[in-house]
Amino acid sequence: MTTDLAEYISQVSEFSVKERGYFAIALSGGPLVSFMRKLCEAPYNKTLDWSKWYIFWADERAVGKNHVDSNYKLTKEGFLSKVPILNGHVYSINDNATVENAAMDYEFVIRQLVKIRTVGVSESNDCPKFDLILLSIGSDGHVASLFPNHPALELKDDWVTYITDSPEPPPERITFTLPVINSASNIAVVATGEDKAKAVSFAISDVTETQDSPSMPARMVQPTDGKLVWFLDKAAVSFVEAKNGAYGHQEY
Ligand SMILES: O=C(O)[C@H](O)[C@@H](O)[C@H](O)[C@H](O)COP(=O)(O)O
Repeated sequence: MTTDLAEYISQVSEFSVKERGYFAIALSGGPLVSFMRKLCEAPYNKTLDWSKWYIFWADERAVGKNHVDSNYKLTKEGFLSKVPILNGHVYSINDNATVENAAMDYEFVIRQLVKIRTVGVSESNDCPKFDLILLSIGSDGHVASLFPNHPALELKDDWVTYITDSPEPPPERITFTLPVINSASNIAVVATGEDKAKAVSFAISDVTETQDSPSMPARMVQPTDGKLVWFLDKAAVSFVEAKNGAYGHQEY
């Protein structure tokens, strides 16, 4: 899967740089960064146009940048320190403000970058159109820091929001909203391991949600104009019925 993912990211990056002159990618936490490790190796480390990469986070935990829970720290150590991405192109979330202010600041920064088109813009709703948003899924079906049944799932106008009651620690987090996620040109959801199998199966199944089934964020990842790809390992796909076999890059 790491090779498939590296190949996919490299193709999206190449296409975006050719089309727009930039590659704006948003990352999230969890095991995701470790799956990107192939990008730090040959041939990708030499062939990718790193000077055109702009890094964002789809979510961040409200902890210092040196804290073990920090998505920035994870990305810095596992990826950014190993590739020649320009420091000025790394847009981390402020760890020195309240979550409310950090979310507001981040949205402001993204607005400026959309104005000058370093980040693209969606034609349908004026939302930022990231070239690629990489997500991983929690065993409860959360993506970024959007958790099942949380009011943050309802937000329509905000681009970046914050929560103070995450069911998983740490409680305070900053996150992209669904309109921003769904406006991306490309979204990849990565899931590995048996503990994700039920969530993956429900996320990609055709069942209609009922009042008994929680609103699952991973099911709400539905790009408006873009493309959605799932990267799953054998364990994560173990609950998926054969009829769902057409989804994304699945490895058996
Ligand atoms: O910062 C976060 O919490 C993430 O962005 C989140 O979406 C994470 O990627 C999933 O929770 C999967 O991570 P686990 O595999 O550790 O549950």
